[in-house]
Amino acid sequence: MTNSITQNALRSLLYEVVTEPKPGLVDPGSPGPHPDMDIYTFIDSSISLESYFATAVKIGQTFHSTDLTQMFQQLRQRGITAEKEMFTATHGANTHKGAIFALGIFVCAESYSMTNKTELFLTITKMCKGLVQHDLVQNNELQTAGEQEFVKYKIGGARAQAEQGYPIVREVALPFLKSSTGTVQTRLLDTLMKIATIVVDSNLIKRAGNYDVVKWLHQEATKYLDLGGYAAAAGKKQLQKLSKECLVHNYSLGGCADLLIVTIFVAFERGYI
Ligand SMILES: CC(C)(COP(=O)(O)OP(=O)(O)OC[C@H]1O[C@@H](n2cnc3c(N)ncnc32)[C@H](O[C@H]2O[C@H](COP(=O)(O)OP(=O)(O)OP(=O)(O)O)[C@@H](O)[C@H]2O)[C@@H]1O)[C@@H](O)C(=O)NCCC(=O)NCCS
Ligand SMILES: Nc1ncnc2[nH]cnc12
Repeated sequence: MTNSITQNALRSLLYEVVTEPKPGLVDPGSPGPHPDMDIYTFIDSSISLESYFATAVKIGQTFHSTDLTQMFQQLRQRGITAEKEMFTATHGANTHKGAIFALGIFVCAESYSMTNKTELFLTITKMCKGLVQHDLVQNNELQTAGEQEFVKYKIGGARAQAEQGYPIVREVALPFLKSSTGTVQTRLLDTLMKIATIVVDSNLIKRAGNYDVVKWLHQEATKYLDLGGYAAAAGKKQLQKLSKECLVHNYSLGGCADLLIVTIFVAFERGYI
């Protein structure tokens, strides 16, 4: 029987990818700026990660040392294998590399917190303490987008969010989703765009080849919410315009998608949706 935390992790991946219409992202209606993927790639990718999330739950349940960075190291070893399992399932498409990292941390931390009666986000900060220093400051091989952007723009990307305990989720996205109303589709689209008003998405910066795109996204996403979000005709129109612009410029909001995924996960765990 699959553990309920594992089930909620898989549900959050599927709820995110089926939500449409999402700018710069894959959904049932369009692969967006991702010619190497479609909705079926994401379903295959999600299913391939079930075993990884089950292991993340087990690591959280059975970890007894005081230094939680060691729990993250255990998770990371299994996460590296999960990346390979994902790439096998997707025939080489990078669907969930960032989600393997972020959602894996949330699943492991949730399992540990439930076992030890600790606070979820505080647990995450203890797991990820020193991550930017370890991965980026002390690292000389600038291979990935995140590593290159750290040097070029002094941003920590996904690692910085994790080390800070995901303030975008804790302080903004989760309270927003909790208080949102309407259909699940509307609530999730508006939460995605709420995230897009503040995130520094390293995936978007990689696609754009500059940092200025971040301000553009923040402004466009703010405009969408000011126009009433997906429940309003004007909001829908703004979203269509944003989708078209992402397609024309090959902009991906992969980081926003991953933050939505972990927000949905915590919302499932707390009964907000
Ligand atoms: C820490 C890692 C995520 C390392 O990844 P990297 O060094 O690349 O660091 P970042 O660029 O900072 O982040 C990588 C992915 O994380 C998502 N992301 C981006 N910004 C944020 C943010 N501010 N907060 C949270 N998450 C963020 C995003 O992932 C999504 O986009 C990817 C799809 O991108 P796409 O451009 O379509 O596909 P590509 O193939 O990459 O390029 P194209 O050729 O198509 O243009 C997809 O991954 C989404 O999830 C960023 O891309 C972590 O992976 C890590 O530590 N890796 C080392 C090995 C390891 O330890 N793995 C196990 C970790 S448990
Ligand atoms: N729907 C999506 N499209 C593209 N990249 C993603 N990463 C996570 N979810 C995604």
